[in-house]
Amino acid sequence: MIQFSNAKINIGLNIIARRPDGYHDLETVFYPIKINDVLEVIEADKLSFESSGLEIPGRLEDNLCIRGYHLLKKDHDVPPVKIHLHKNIPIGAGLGGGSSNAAFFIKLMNANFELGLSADQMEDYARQLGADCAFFIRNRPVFAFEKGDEFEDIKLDLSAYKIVLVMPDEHVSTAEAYRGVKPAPVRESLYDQIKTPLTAWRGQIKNDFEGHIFRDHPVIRGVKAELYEHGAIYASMSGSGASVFGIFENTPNLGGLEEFNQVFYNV
Ligand SMILES: C[C@](O)(CO)[C@H](O)COP(=O)(O)OP(=O)(O)OC[C@H]1O[C@@H](n2ccc(N)nc2=O)[C@H](O)[C@@H]1O
Ligand SMILES: Nc1ncnc2c1ncn2[C@@H]1O[C@H](COP(=O)(O)OP(=O)(O)OP(=O)(O)O)[C@@H](O)[C@H]1O
Repeated sequence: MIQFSNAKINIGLNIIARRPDGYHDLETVFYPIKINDVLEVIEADKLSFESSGLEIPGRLEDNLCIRGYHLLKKDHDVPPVKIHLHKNIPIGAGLGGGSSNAAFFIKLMNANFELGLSADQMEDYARQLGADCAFFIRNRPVFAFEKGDEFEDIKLDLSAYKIVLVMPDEHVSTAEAYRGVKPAPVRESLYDQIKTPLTAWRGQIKNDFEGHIFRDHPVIRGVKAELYEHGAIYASMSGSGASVFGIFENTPNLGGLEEFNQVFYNV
């Protein structure tokens, strides 16, 4: 069985408090976008994983699909599978590519082998693999809170706009991003801010990682500034970076930027 495994952007990201378990309480809005990996899972004699497209760093046993397999295997009688992943989603981009793969892997296994898992049960499995993973079980616009793995569905439809995503040639690790931020309570919740007209977002919806990441990576700051110069109604770094998205009325021509970056139009 084959499945597209799409990316997300974070619209707003408030880091509220450090938790006793070392993680952070936060609030963010997750919005699915149309940059896709392709995931194939086939029953086989032994467990194997191969990938094509972008190179995936790290050890095989740490790959989130393999970790997802072992997690399900603990509770369910699943056969060995051959996993093929075609990787298009930029890595270390704040687009949740690996997290998406994990969630879609769980969904594929559930369908393939009739595990009978409910959406809530799949979310519980996904949550164990990473904070971002659970979102991709729902894969529809949500307000997320606590570790970013508890959700409330929201009505948010950006399909009338053009979302453009730029991936600069920079790398930011998620753990590094969290270490550099000072948590603080919010004055107004993102849950209310996201309901305001898009034209009001620029003045109020923030990504708390931008402060220190823009200081350490001025190229990323420059990309955001360029998106506004090209007419974005709203622009922001996604998650812990390094990608930056802009929401436009009409598809912009980002001529100069394409020389230095990967640009994805109308995602
Ligand atoms: C930045 C975001 O992408 C925003 O959606 C996520 O918060 C990160 O989610 P993720 O990559 O799935 O994160 P995990 O793999 O669970 O954790 C990676 C590291 O990020 C930090 N982390 C993550 C989530 C969270 N709520 N608090 C944290 O402090 C922890 O240091 C953790 O060791
Ligand atoms: N299936 C996978 N695809 C991509 N990366 C994976 C996968 N499994 C494990 N990883 C590891 O996860 C790390 C980051 O992956 P990912 O692309 O999800 O990060 P990200 O874009 O920063 O996303 P996030 O928004 O979750 O922080 C990689 O360095 C890689 O070692």
